[in-house]
Amino acid sequence: MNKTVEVLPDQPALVARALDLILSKLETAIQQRGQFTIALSGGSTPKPLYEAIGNQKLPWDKIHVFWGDERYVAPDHPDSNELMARRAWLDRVPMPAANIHAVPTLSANPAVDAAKYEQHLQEFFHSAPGKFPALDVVLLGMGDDAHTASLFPHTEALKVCDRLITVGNKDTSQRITFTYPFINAARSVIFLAAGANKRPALAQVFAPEADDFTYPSRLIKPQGELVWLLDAAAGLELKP
Ligand SMILES: O=C(O)[C@H](O)[C@@H](O)[C@H](O)[C@H](O)COP(=O)(O)O
Repeated sequence: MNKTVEVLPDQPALVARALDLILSKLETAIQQRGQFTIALSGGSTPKPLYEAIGNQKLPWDKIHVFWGDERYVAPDHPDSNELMARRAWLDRVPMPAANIHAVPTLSANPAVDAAKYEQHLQEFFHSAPGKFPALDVVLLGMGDDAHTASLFPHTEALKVCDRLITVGNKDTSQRITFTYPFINAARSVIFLAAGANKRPALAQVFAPEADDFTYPSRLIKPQGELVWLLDAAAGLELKP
């Protein structure tokens, strides 16, 4: 694992750096493999990044978007990560509908929809069951409880290591989430974390010793590249 930590002066600088990184990886992926695959995160931090990507002129037909996690709500629900990304970016550019690989959330059974998403991913990547295909970029946020995607502290989702997709739980609300081994198969994982409220969790995630199930972002150790992009408020005390 190749880990880098960058502390940017503020959130706009963090977004600008994330955009640069993603555009560079997008160009390389398309040159080398003819397409770019990215999994998006939800939350508030990435929204301006999605807006910035939507302002670019890119080969949209060569870009495939997935979600690293999704709330178990309809795609038109205000909590939907898909809705946020569509409004900020995807509905503003001529990306083929087939390139937007939304998480199914309408079968009234999260386990059924998690299995559907897993099958869709395996078919898209032509990967055999049990194999973890590599996305070019998995974009992650981190909650102030050190969760990432919908991998929350001390939940069953943290124990799922033999599947790509599983059901996550935030208190009583259900989610669909990449498993941490699937995240770790990515070529690049980029964390965006901003705000002083993230400092205590970051201190634990970066500590030499701490419990992974208490601080799930510690489980993210990709075979490829791990980049942490922090604003100064979040990264003040971190010694990369
Ligand atoms: O569905 C979600 O809510 C996200 O995927 C979640 O993991 C998010 O990334 C963190 O909670 C950080 O959220 P903020 O960016 O709002 O701090």
